[in-house]
Amino acid sequence: MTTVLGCIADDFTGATDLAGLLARSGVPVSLRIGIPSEPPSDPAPFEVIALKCRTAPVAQAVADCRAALDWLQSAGAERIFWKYCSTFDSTAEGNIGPVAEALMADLGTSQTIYCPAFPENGRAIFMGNLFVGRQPLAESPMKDHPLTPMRDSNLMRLLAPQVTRPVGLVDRLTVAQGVEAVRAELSRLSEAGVAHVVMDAVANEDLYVIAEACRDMPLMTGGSAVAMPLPALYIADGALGGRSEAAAAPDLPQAAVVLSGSCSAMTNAQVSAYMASGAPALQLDPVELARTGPQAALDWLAGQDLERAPLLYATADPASVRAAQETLGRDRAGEVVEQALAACAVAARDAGARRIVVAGGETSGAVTQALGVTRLDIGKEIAPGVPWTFCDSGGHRIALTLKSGNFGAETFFADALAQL
Ligand SMILES: Nc1ncnc2c1ncn2[C@@H]1O[C@H](COP(=O)(O)OP(=O)(O)OP(=O)(O)O)[C@@H](O)[C@H]1O
Ligand SMILES: O=C(O)[C@@H](O)C(=O)CO
Repeated sequence: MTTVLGCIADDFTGATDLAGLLARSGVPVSLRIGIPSEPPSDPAPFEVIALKCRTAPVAQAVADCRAALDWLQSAGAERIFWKYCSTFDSTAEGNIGPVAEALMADLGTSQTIYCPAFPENGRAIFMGNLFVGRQPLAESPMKDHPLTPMRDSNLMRLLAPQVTRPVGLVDRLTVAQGVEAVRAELSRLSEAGVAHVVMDAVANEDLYVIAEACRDMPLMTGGSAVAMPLPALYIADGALGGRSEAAAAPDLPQAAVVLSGSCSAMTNAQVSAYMASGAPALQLDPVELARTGPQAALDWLAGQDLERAPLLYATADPASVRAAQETLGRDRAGEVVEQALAACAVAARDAGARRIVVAGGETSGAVTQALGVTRLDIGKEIAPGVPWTFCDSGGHRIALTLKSGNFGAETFFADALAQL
């Protein structure tokens, strides 16, 4: 089998989000954690490589994505999808634009699209402005993100300083006219030298139009939702054959742990709801962790009944996050939390936990790496963009769900555990 679409995701929750949405159409999707050390032997039609490069220095993010591209091309992929966050999370320098430009150069293409819209999760783009629910991005809780605070809502303005070539827009009025109008506008922009085109989309119907118009581009970029229609389009084109079922959930013991390093407004609500349901919980304080390390958390965990799915969380409100960052610096605060939650994941697994719920993309990266996971099978979605996944870790089969900070209902943690 050869790979029809090769995908590169800038974080781990984003990768499972994308894999889950592609798998909705019943096509086999393979998710690799990091760039596999071996050349592809039996590549799936949809290969997703999860990287941890959203907040990496630009040069490193570019190098990692180029290496992922090489692997995907050796799996046969002629079309590439660059997946970033539906809230366009990036630092002032990048990495969304620089990676896109590097991939365009390697693929020999002069134009790509940017469409982070995810209507099922309330992300819509109108006249180039990104909305989270009813709020412009810069007025949404994303303005307080610990690593990538988003203080502008306009995607063209956010993208322009990240790239060297002109940025343009295909607006909703054009998208509403359908596939041919979008193609015509893209080619008009191309003739005008516009390399980077933001695409308005407010509903799934818009994404179907955009995906159909752009499905043969060597590079598409966006959130997961604009990729969702691609499998059906490739099947219709004859580029792809059969369908399959989502990976069946293995029969796993009840023992579980919930690890939360996301500080999004939704994760804060999910942590509160889970504690209110009576679950045992321990809050981790980054300043304390930096002073004494994770031993106190590991000791607490060792005393817990894993059948009750205890929660360890550093999730905190924006004022507490700011206070920790002022004391430790942004990166150090993030790092001590990620390391502690990763150590807890390994300890929980070694103590018998076979269902692990993780909240937060960076956190998921740290946890997954510590668990030594290299490949995930995609199971059923718990909430839009959040599937259960199944993998091997430390000689055991385990279930892992990697929840994007902003996704899932307030009852997500209990919902996830109830589903297996
Ligand atoms: N109390 C805290 N103070 C400072 N930083 C924290 C605190 N709790 C967690 N962090 C750090 O904040 C970052 C949260 O990022 P993460 O990607 O895990 O969540 P998210 O951005 O909400 O999720 P996603 O990327 O899926 O949207 C992590 O680096 C985490 O270690
Ligand atoms: O697109 C999203 O919002 C998520 O998949 C994500 O990238 C979270 O880190």
